[in-house]
Amino acid sequence: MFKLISGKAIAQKRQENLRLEVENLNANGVTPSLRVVLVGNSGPSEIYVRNKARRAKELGLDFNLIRFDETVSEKELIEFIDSLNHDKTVDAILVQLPLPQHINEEKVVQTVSPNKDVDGFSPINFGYLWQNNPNIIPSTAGGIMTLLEESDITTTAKHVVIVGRSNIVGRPLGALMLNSDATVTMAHSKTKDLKSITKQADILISAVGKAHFITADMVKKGATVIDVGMNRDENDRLVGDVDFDDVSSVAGAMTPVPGGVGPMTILTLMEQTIEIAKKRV
Ligand SMILES: Nc1nc2c(c(=O)[nH]1)N[C@@H](CN(C=O)c1ccc(C(=O)N[C@@H](CCC(=O)O)C(=O)O)cc1)CN2
Repeated sequence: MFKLISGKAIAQKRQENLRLEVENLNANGVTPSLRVVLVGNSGPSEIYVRNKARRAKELGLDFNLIRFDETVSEKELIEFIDSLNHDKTVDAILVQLPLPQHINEEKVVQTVSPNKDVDGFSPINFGYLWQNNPNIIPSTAGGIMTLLEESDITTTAKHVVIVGRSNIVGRPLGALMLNSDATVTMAHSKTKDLKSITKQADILISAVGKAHFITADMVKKGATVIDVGMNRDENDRLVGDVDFDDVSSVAGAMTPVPGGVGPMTILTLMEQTIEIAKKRV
């Protein structure tokens, strides 16, 4: 039987528990605080940041969006992030990606203090994750693990195929899956005969950024398919990487876009902000 995995519903359910955790922290004089740094005004980033702000406000977090013009220098941005690192009222810092071309993303990400790096992108937190000793983990990857857990889809001994090797999704998800006893294959743009690999997946995850990229002939019957893509199709509709109508005829379970991985990314970000703030109690 086919199962639609609703990230929206799972995030909603878990949010209630988070609200109680925030109340508990408030009773101890702590309000978790999150600072999001946004450079420029790209349409998608504006939407993602707005969604983050809405969730944070619903939970009663101390949320602040700090905007910089597209032309900000790398030096100015780094100095500002460093000031947040030293600000005792700030628990968590997130720099919305991507950044404009003239700014070295790696340098900026490395500036965020590992203790406040709510995205889990700093080399220290990445290292902990790959040593199977995770501290703060990247939100999309963490959100996917929660989605599977909440849907009673186990990973032990499963063949997980991840298409896409970005630092934001593919690589950290590879580590999390390995840490949870899956057999992991990482596929990417240079992979040969992708279809023969994706067809072996018990759990197939696509984080490629191309509409209609995964079709039914690439999926094993009954497989779980997780769609991380956020693309616009020819009619300017928001779609994932997976051709939903086609693939739902063979998959056992699937996430939709919108309403799948996206809301879980935001929920995980809130969960981790709260976890960091707990260290102040
Ligand atoms: N610093 C970071 N930058 C980026 C990350 C990240 O984890 N940290 N990930 C992506 C974008 N992303 C998070 O910021 C993100 C993507 C999608 C959604 C979301 O809510 N999607 C909705 C649909 C939204 C829409 O209408 O377009 C859904 O899927 O239902 C939230 C966050 C890149 N940058």
